[in-house]
Amino acid sequence: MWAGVGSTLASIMFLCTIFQKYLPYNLRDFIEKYVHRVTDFFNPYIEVVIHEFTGERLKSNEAYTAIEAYLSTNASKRAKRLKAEFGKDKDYLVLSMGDHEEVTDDYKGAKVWWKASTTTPKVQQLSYYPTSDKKRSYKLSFHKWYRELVIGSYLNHVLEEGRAIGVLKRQRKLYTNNPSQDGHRRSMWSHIVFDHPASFRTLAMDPGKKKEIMDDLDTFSKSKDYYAKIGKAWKRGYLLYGPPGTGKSTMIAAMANLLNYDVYDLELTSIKDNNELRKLLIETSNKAIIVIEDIDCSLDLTGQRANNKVKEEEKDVIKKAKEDSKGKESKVTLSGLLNFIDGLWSSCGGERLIVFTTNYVEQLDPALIRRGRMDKHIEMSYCGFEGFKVLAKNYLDITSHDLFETIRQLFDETQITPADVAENLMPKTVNGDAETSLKNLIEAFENVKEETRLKAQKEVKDEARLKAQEEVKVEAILKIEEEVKEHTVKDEVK
Ligand SMILES: Nc1ncnc2c1ncn2[C@@H]1O[C@H](COP(=O)(O)OP(=O)(O)OP(=O)(O)O)[C@@H](O)[C@H]1O
Ligand SMILES: [Mg+2]
Repeated sequence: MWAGVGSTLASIMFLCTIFQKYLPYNLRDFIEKYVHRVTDFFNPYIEVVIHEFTGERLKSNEAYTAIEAYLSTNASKRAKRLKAEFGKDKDYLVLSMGDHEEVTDDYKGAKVWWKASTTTPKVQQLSYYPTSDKKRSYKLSFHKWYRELVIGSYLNHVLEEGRAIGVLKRQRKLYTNNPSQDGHRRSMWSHIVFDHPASFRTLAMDPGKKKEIMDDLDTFSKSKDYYAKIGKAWKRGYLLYGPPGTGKSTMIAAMANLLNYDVYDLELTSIKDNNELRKLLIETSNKAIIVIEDIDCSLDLTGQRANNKVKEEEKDVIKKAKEDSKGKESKVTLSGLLNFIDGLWSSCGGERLIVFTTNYVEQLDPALIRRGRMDKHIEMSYCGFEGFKVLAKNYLDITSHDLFETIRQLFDETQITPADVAENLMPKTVNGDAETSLKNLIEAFENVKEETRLKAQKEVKDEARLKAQEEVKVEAILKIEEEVKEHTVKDEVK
C-alpha cells in the first residue's frame, strides 16, 4: 500500500514541477485559486497562524509569547523535540516545542493541534529585529465543528493561561535606551537580565511609610478594572526625592521585585527629540517601570518659569555649556516629556509605573510633578533608628545589642544617610563581628558630628567676615559722602 501512496505522491510532485515551470503566470494563478477552493471544500479543518513578530517594524507578538508559555507544559509531556531556555533566576530550564513539532490539546470535548514552524527567508532583509532572520510561528488546526468554541473561548483561555505562566516563569529584564544614531540601528532598547536583590523587607525607612507605599503598589497592580471604569490609562507616577544615598534607586529595584515588573531605565540626554521619545515609549511592554533618574540633571527641564529666576551670569554659563555641546544636545523638551507621561501615547498599553528621582525637588517645574502626573511624592530621607534596625538585621543579623541605646541617641542628634549606615555596618573582615561594626558606626557618627560642627563654625565665620566686609564698605561709602559734602560746602563758600 505504501508503495502505491509513494508513487501517487511522486506523480503529483512531477505534475507540480511541470505546472510551475511551463504554464503562464496568469493561468497558473487561476488554476491555483480553484484547486484551493476545491480542496477547502473537502477539507473540514480550520487553521490559525500566529507569528512571532508582527507589523512593519517587527514588533514582538505578545500572543506568540503567551502561546509558547501555554504550550510549554503540554510540550514537555508530549513533544519529541523540545527547546530549552533558562527560566527565572537561571535556576531551571523552561521547555518549549522544537521546530516542526506538533502537540494536541483537549478543550471542552474539542481536540485541537498546535504545530511549531520556522521558515528562513530566501532573501536577506535589513531588520530591526536583533536576533536571527528566522520567522517562527505557531499554527493551530481544529475541525470546523468547533469554530465557535475555539474562536469564542479557547483562544482567550490559551492567552490568559499563557500570560499567567509567562509571568511566573519569565526572566525580568532591565532595559536601557540605545544612544541615538543616524541611520539604522538594531533596536531602541538593549536589555540584560534584571536580578537586583533589593526588597521592601531590606529597605531601611519608616515602617509606616513603607507599608503605605507597598499598599499603594499592590492596589495599583490589582486595579485594571477600576482604571478602565474611570476612563484613565492604567499607569501611576512616583516622584522619589531626597539627598544622595537615601535609597531612591534601591526603592525602584524593590518596587520592580514586589510587582514582578521589567525596568526601563530611560536616559533622556541620549534621546534625539520628542519623536524618538514617543517611539521609545511605544516599544515598552506592559508590567513595566519606566525610570528617569536625576530628572533635574537630565535636561533643561526646569521650564520657563524657573528660568526667569536664573541670574544673568548663570544664564551666560548655561549658554556657553549649550554652545560647547552643540550638535550633541537632546531636543527633548518639557512639553515633549509631559506628553510622554500623560498624552495619548501612554494609552498604548497598561500596567506601567513612571518613576522620577531627584536630589533637588524644588528645582523642578511644578507642571512636571503635579498630582495626576506624579501621583505619589515620596521623600527619601536620612536614616532613623527604625531604619537602622532594618539595616542591622540585614547586615549583621542582629535585632538588639547593648550599643543600640547609644546609637538611638546619636540618631536623635545627627543626620546620617542609610548609605553611610550600611557602609559602616558592613563587616570589614571575613570574621568581623557585630560589635566592631556597631563601634565603626558610632565612630562614623562622631565624624559626621565633628564635620557638622566644623561646617557650622565655618558658616558663622564666613557670615562674620561678610558682615565685617559690609561694615567696612558702608564706612568707606559714608566717608566718601562726607568728603563730597565738605567739598560742596567749600565750593559754595568760595
Ligand atoms: N533606605 C535604604 N535601605 C537600604 N539600603 C540603602 C538605603 N539607602 C541606601 N542604601 C544603600 O546605599 C546604597 C546607595 O543607595 P541608592 O543608590 O539607592 O541611593 P540614591 O538615593 O539612589 O542615591 P543618589 O541620589 O546618589 O542616586 C545602596 O546600594 C544601598 O546598599
Ligand atoms: Mg540613585
